[in-house]
Amino acid sequence: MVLRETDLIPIYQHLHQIPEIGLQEHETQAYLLSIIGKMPQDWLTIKTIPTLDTAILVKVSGLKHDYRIGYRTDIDALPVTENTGLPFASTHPGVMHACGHDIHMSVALGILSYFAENRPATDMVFMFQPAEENASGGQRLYESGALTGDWMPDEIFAFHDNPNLPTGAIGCRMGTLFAGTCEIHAHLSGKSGHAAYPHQANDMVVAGAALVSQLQTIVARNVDPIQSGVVTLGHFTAGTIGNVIAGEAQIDGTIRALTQEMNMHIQRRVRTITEGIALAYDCNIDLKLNQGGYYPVENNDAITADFIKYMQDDDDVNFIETKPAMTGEDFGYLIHQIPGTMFWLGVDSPYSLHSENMVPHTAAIMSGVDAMTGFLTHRNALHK
Ligand SMILES: CC(=O)N[C@@H](CCC[C@H](N)C(=O)O)C(=O)O
Repeated sequence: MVLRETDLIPIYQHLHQIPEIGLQEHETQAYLLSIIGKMPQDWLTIKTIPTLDTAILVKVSGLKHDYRIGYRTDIDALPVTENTGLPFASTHPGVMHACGHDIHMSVALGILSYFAENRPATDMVFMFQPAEENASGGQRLYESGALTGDWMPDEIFAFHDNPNLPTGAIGCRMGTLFAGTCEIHAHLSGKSGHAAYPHQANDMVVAGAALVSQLQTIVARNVDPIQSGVVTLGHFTAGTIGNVIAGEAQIDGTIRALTQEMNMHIQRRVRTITEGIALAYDCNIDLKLNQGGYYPVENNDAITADFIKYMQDDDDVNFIETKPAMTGEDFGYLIHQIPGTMFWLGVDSPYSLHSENMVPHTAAIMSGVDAMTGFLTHRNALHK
């Protein structure tokens, strides 16, 4: 049975209720397998990966086997406590599909169910990929070796939901769609002591505050204003109580840049400034910069031109040309290995991605399924 709105909305609601952090998506995987298992299996092959044990790959054997089209969805959620008040809110305390990967999975199931009933002209590989948010799932999937041989796509597609676009709209652009990211983790160690004797201690609140301030000069002073970059430090903890000088601090953040060169440039400045602060404040700073394959998502020219033309020509699609975004995606790793296109699907929410209030409009699910079923059929036909 091809999954349509009356099937996909309850599936979406169930997935929304069982969000799991990256690499722990066991309940999600079991549920996805139960849905995929009910599709006709005549030309489907399902594969799991021992070294990435929450992932699922599904190959759709087409009428011909000399070309393979890849379609990827991410399946993980975020450590966010849901505050939507939805009747189908998260049942997993402190975890929420606040980035809409439940929408991504529902659309992927809808598309897969279509091709399970309607044999495509060429082979297809559907990837249900863990750990987009925090643990380099795209890179792990590629490096697991599971995509080698007749599982390796020749081209690849994925989307991310977008609260700023009208429900069901498809957004895309030539070139870079998403920034490359790099996580910053800095642990500062000095000497704790009594608040009344600062000269006998080495205060990590002060050193940490200086580090935060100095890192914030990078974009203002070291990034070509014609280009762009972001340094956000979203986490800073230090100390325990007001009258004890803190001997430890932890600062975590993220770098964003639209080119890998700029990302590397900002990483170098973070390193140099951190070394300077350690020297100036006579402390130890253990700095870890972790890019983890979150490269800029650079859309392939030929495939993306075809994607945009198809969507513009389809009267049922509201196509919007979008600007590059500073959000990151581990699809950046996959698209560096396999040419393809990433795009946005509008879900029109007043709350941003990662907000505890984010509620995507579920009408977007069928818009995504229909647009991509049509487009993938078109791409298949180019290779028959
Ligand atoms: C779509 C989205 O929100 N993706 C995440 C990717 C995070 C990458 C990495 N963990 C980092 O924080 O740099 C995003 O925050 O953009």
